[in-house]
Amino acid sequence: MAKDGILSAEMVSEGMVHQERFVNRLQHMYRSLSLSGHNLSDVSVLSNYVHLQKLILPHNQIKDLSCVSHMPCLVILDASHNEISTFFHFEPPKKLKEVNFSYNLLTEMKSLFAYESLSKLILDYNSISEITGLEQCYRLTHLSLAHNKISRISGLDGLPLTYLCLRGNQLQKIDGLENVKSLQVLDLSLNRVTCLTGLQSLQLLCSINLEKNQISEIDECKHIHNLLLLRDLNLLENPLQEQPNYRLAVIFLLQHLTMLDQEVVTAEEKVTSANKYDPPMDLVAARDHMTNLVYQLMQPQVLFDSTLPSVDSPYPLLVLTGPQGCGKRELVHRLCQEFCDYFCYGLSHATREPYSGEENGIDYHFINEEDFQNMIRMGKFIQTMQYKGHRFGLSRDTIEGAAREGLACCVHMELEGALSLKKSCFKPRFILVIPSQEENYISHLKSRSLYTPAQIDAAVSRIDLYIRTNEQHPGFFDNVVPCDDWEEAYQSLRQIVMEDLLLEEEEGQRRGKVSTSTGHDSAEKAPPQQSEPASEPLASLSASPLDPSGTQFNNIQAKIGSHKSSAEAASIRRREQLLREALLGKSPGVCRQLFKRSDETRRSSALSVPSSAGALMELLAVSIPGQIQEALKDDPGSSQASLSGVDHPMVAVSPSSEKCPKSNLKSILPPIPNGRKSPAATNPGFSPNLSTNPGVSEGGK
Ligand SMILES: Nc1ncnc2c1ncn2[C@@H]1O[C@H](COP(=O)(O)OP(=O)(O)OP(=O)(O)O)[C@@H](O)[C@H]1O
Repeated sequence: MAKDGILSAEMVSEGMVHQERFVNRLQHMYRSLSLSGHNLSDVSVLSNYVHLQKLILPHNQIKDLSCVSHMPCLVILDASHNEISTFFHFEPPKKLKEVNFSYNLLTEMKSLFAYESLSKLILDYNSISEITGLEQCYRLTHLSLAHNKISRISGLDGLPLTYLCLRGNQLQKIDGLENVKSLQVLDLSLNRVTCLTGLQSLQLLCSINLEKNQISEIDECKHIHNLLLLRDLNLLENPLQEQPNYRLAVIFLLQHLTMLDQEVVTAEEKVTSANKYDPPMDLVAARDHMTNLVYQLMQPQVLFDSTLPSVDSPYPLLVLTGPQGCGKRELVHRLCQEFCDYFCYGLSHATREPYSGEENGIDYHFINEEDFQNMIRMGKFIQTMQYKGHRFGLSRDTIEGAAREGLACCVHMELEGALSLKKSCFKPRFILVIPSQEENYISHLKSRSLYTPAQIDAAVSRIDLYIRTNEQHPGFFDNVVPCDDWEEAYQSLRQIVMEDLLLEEEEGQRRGKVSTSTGHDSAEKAPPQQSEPASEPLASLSASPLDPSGTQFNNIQAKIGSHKSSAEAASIRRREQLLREALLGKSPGVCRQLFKRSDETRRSSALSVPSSAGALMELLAVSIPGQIQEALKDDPGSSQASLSGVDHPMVAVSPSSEKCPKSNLKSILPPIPNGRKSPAATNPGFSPNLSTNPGVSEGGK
């Protein structure tokens, strides 16, 4: 210990360390003096040690370091934990690289322009209130000013700093760092920072410590979202930690993090956060399907018309899908109007406000969020989707309504909705309606004056999603219809539907009959070309309004005769039995009977119970001629034959799979029930001028 705090030559020689190094055969003398905790206050004797390169003097009481002026070779100076109050009060050693003046009495920084080699400066635990004097320190990469009185970051522009510590100061915002582009590690812990603006341009940042600040919004992380090298973030003891799902939300926003709040970010957390905040479409659809299915199952079982007795022939649904505002809604409306004997518009429920001109019950069932949620919980929906903050859903009742009318349901929806529907027991036909000219589509969306620029961007960006889906999942869409010209789009759609319904073929057959009678041999004509060779002609399986006589049904029955599956046979037997009972006045027992299906049927089609009942109820609702009743009474076993032999609308009404023989051929659409039961009412709310184009090319609703 020094007497009176004065450093003596003897002590110097005791603390001196000589190191010899050989570099490139040249001998280097490296001189280091370490006198830590010696109670020194006067170190002026060091003026004689001009060759010192490293001077370590912490934990003393030194006030004056002017002796350093005589050490031109000094590289490292540690004078921490002393009583120095004057900043760099010595002649600058040319090679001085590292200086530690932490735990001193410094109150202000002065210009260090002459310290051109300075690369590391530690000034922690002083009373400095402003960062100044570093402008010329072109080699300064490490700066620490922890626990000072700095309330604003300044004076760092253009410095090559890679490490900056301003822990324990009085910072409220992060500015003045925009031009410290090489920064990699930033410690701003123990300040009063509330927002993260000011960091977004620091592309090399890989670690930020913001522990114990005042950041309260998770969204603040968006300001550092684009820092691709950021791996380590500490937000411990900030108010935002109280927010629900804080950790997952931050991990989602900053997907490159490997450490958050001093804990490793696991792969599971990354996947969970992505699934939570940006779930893949398929997951959205699966969740949606699962939710609706579970809620449906929780309800008392209801008898449905739309689900057919055999899984082979699901209820026919036609789904037009494509990006918002591409004209698909108008296409569906027009299609349902023109083919009103086949299709019924499937009205979705929506929680958004109606646009001007839209009507409840015509464009959507407009309901509020609470009612929508209640409907979900009551198992009303077969499919729901959230789109831009609003909810849309297709209810079972909508489909049932169409099925009861004997019509196929035609709906429009976004891709996620289509995915969800694909998972249901329905096997809809999907037609992609897609703009191929982006500019056209954008100007159409603009012309509707309904969407913000951001919404337009979002809608346009989804074109790619549809195109990708079509490319990556061949067969996902049964048809693709470009909609740049709405009229053309409609004609294409119409053609597809006509082909599906084989209306053209029937027209052709009629023409054929005419030509036969005029001497031409129609039998020599080539059979109609199907787009899908494996397709079973739809119209051959369903009676058409063009063939109201029911003769077609007889043909169908003939086809069925040779190809009945066990489920179909059971279904027919059950129907016969129930019909007989109904005719004998035992109809109240019908519903109960339906649940007493043979094991055989239950095994082969779990979905068939409700639908067969619904179809039967339809059958029973239709008046039955006395001769059939008689036939049934007389010979129950022959009832099927009797039914099939009678030319009556009752038969044609049955939307059952019996019309579809078990076949390995794929129908384009499942059989459409036999046409509208009640006279087609013109939709009062939608009477488009068929020659006008409400779609993309004309841009107006
Ligand atoms: N049940 C549903 N499931 C999924 N998507 C749906 C459903 N019903 C409607 N949509 C789709 O949600 C999107 C938003 O519907 P909205 O009615 O707000 O659109 P829009 O601006 O009127 O455009 P569009 O003319 O395409 O309907 C549309 O693409 C629409 O087809």
